Amino acid sequence: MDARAPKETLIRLESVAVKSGRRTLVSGIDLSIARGEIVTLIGPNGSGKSTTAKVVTGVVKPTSGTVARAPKLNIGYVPQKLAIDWTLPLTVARLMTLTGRFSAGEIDAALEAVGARHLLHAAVQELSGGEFQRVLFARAMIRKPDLMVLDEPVQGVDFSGEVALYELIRKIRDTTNCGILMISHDLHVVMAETDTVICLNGHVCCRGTPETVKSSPEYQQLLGDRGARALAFYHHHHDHEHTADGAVHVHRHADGASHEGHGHG
Ligand SMILES: Nc1ncnc2c1ncn2[C@@H]1O[C@H](COP(=O)(O)OP(=O)(O)OP(=O)(O)O)[C@@H](O)[C@H]1O
Repeated sequence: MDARAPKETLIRLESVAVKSGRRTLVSGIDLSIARGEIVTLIGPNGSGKSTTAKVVTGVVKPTSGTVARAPKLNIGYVPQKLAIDWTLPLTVARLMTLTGRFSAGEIDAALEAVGARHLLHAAVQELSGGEFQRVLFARAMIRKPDLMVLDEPVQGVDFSGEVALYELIRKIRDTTNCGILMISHDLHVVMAETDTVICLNGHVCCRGTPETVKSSPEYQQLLGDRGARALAFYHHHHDHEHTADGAVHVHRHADGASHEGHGHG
């Protein structure tokens, strides 16, 4: 395939607004996702990320504006919460077939693609947060979607697990050439794996490559503090020194506290 050829647009939202009663949940949403593109929605709580994702999946109908989908667009959705009865025993194999009939080979291949084949007979209740998310990805991938919509795909996962999951999302894109729309709070990790960031605040606040969004005044005003804190993680400001003899000298602050400055939390 010619890499310079324009990529097929999978979905395009134009001037989309969603209202509930007299309340406007989102308005003026323009966005498109092309095959092979990773688009990430960021924004504060209640800024309309899930509502926008639901318009893309078709669960929520816009009050105004248009949604154009490629013909026969097949969307795989990984929800923020899964309605599972956690008191009943459920294996991964069973979870994979709850909403569709798939062969053992198809299930194996989908789990293999997310590095979770060894979990086939594991109890869903006993999976770690990262393992559970991988299984949910496999469950969406088994239908060979053109577009995957991932609502907060790294929730309940620790930092190194987050990095691994975002790498996996990119790998899924690279191997299947699907489009991906995801919602994230973790700008610092998601940055490297995303093509386009759309920052929402009831409307599109700013958009672009991760680098342009990060430096835009709108983003800095909306999420700047949080973004800056997240970046501090990378700069890894230790408040201590390692001396040549291996000792650690902790710098005391004026308030008397010592801070590790790893940026957790
Ligand atoms: N079905 C609904 N009816 C009325 N209001 C709703 C409905 N769904 C969401 N809202 C409201 O719409 C706004 C946007 O919600 P949405 O869930 O899209 O935000 P979000 O950015 O995904 O938030 P979060 O980061 O907290 O998940 C919120 O104020 C929410 O309370």
